[in-house]
Amino acid sequence: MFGKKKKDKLANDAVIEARVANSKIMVSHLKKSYVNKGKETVAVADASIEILDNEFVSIVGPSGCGKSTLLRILAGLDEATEGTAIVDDDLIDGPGADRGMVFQSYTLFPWLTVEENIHFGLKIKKMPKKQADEIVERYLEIIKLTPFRKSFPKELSGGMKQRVAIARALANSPKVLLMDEPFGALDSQTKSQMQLLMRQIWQVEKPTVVFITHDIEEAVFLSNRVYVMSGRPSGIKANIPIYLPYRRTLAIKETMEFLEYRHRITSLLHADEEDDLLEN
Ligand SMILES: Nc1ncnc2c1ncn2[C@@H]1O[C@H](COP(=O)(O)OP(=O)(O)OP(=O)(O)O)[C@@H](O)[C@H]1O
Repeated sequence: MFGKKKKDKLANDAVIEARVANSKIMVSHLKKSYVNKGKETVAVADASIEILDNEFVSIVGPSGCGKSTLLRILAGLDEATEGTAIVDDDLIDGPGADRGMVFQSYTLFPWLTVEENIHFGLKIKKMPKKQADEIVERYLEIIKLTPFRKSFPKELSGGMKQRVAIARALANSPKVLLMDEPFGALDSQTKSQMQLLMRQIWQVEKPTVVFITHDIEEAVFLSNRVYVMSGRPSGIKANIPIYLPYRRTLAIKETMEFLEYRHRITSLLHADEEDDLLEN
């Protein structure tokens, strides 16, 4: 393990490197291990990623390779064992309003209506009411839930709840949006609609997004770039830019280019699963 002085120097170097590279997010040689009853579990062995402003980047990988762990560290909900994670030139040292989160499980406040949920963060920030109302109005339109503004979460479908969760996160103008399998619990048709909506939101609002998913098709459809993580020892196995048209409709999923990307990423993941089987 590093001493404090060495750790501070590494952190300082990493901030300078992120600044020079002009990256929004820079994760360098991140390791995370958990120790329970003396037994160490390495959740992430060595991962480095770099994400530019306005990029939509997905992270895919075999189950248990540490995708959620990496995202939790970016959210400041967990601490790296080694290495550094930087957002906008700042070392991450806890949760912050600069990072919006959307999880797979629905995390709306059940006692607040749709519009109150979206309004919540703006109220905390003490934004003037008129300005906050305009933002809420705009996001209600973007997520197409204006008619449901007075509804409570329990009156909404899963897809609607996730639309509110996305609006609530984006209304705060976070520097980055961190999404952990946000559409994982939805049926396939709702999921496709959510993917289309998410891509449209990105085309207009251009948030910097880190998106965790098991679904390779979803990753290719949404992203500018896909990181593929490896199984044990877990780290980044491939960094694949997606050169598909900027404006995407669901029909793109049937094109040859799309299928080639899907096949390439699937092959990378399957190679990992085969290695695992041979080892066990
Ligand atoms: N709090 C914890 N204590 C001990 N081990 C943990 C903890 N959190 C995660 N792990 C372990 O770290 C590894 C990575 O977990 P993580 O949830 O990040 O993987 P993942 O790639 O997101 O998995 P999945 O795709 O199945 O959701 C797993 O082996 C998991 O059991």
